[in-house]
Amino acid sequence: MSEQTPQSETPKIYKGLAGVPVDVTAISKVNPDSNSLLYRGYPVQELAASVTFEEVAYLLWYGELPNDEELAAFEDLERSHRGLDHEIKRIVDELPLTAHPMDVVRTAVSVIGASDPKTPDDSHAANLEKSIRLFAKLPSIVTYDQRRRHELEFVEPNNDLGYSANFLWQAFGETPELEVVNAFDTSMILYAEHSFNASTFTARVIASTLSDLYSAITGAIGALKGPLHGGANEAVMHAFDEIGPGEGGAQRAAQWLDAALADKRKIMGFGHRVYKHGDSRVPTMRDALERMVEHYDRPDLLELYTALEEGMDERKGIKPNLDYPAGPTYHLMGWDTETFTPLFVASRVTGWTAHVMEQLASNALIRPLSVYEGPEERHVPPKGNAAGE
Ligand SMILES: CC(=O)SCCNC(=O)CCNC(=O)[C@H](O)C(C)(C)COP(=O)(O)OP(=O)(O)OC[C@H]1O[C@@H](n2cnc3c(N)ncnc32)[C@H](O)[C@@H]1OP(=O)(O)O
Ligand SMILES: O=C([O-])CC(=O)C(=O)O
Repeated sequence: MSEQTPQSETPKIYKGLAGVPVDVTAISKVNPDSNSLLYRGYPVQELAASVTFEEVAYLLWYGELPNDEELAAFEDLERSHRGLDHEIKRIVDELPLTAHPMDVVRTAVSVIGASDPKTPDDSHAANLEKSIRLFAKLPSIVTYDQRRRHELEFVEPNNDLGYSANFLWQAFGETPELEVVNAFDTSMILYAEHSFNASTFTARVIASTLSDLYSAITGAIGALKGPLHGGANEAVMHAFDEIGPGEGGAQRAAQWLDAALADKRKIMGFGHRVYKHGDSRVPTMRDALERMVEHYDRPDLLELYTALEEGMDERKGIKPNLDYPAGPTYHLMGWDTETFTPLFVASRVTGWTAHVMEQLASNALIRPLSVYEGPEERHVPPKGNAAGE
């Protein structure tokens, strides 16, 4: 029956590991009852209101917020690693434009891992160095790919700008407006970490075999790509495109939703494995979306957004998750829809790497059991004669 339990017992299967605690963590706490999310003890809303994404990255890795001196040194380090080697650009250029940007990002991270002489060094210090390198390089990778799809030259990083302002600068080649930088930075902070979600768990499984950090992150990117996880921010925008922009969005959204639910479609950007009464991050991200709607003068988008949110609540009682407000916010800023999930990667690499290091600090190989339900033991029938003539 099972691999290691006696025949008489029928172990309960927790499909999808739903509701099963598998380890402890000190990195973040998701509390669906109080609808709160803490990074190293700090409410994420407070962090979004008062610190930068660089400070959040530091917090996730070192356990404390940096003082001024620590922050200045950390920012210098991040800026010193922003450039992209010729080799990475060359390999990305070899990839067809039909490749999804998530496949490009996954490949680029793998190339960085294959070229780093420190890849086999699993000491905490070496893993921290690798984490900072990936954090600093991902904006270059993501923007290099988005721009090559538009036949535009790479924009070199601007080391006078902070992480989020530089990210937007490298994407669009213009100094971004402060309001846009702030909304983008908020999204990076909110996406950074969320306990044992599917991609983080993937990273921890890989780390638990004593593989290397780059392999863990490459695997995590693969897990994030799926539309039930990070790929939902892209999928939200596809739904908005199906409904269509412009006036009368509320009515079109209601009709679209009825048809989609009648077809038993999952509505992307709604529902969550842990939060059942709403995602703690949505109000903060919705505020950022509203600021962008005003900034870009797109009230029609907010009308559609609100109609779909209310429609899902009325029809199914299901609330939006972070991907729902993040998708249209990135759209307003000018990001290509297929780049939305790579933006999630650029942020979540901080949480993933923090988890890889936490896993290694107290490692146990992750290897659950399964219950066998295939054919009973049987035997290969004898062939005509032993020599096989
Ligand atoms: C950053 C993130 O990764 S957040 C998650 C992003 N993913 C999405 O937005 C994809 C859409 N959402 C979903 O598919 C789900 O809500 C998940 C995968 C996120 C969570 O799923 P689970 O905890 O496994 O719940 P499950 O999928 O079993 O849903 C429970 C019920 O609610 C329904 N439901 C849940 N989410 C949705 C949805 N978005 N649209 C329609 N119905 C839904 C299911 O159909 C199911 O109904 P049933 O009991 O009648 O079969
Ligand atoms: O926690 C989850 O299952 C998914 C999620 O919201 C995240 O990874 O941010």
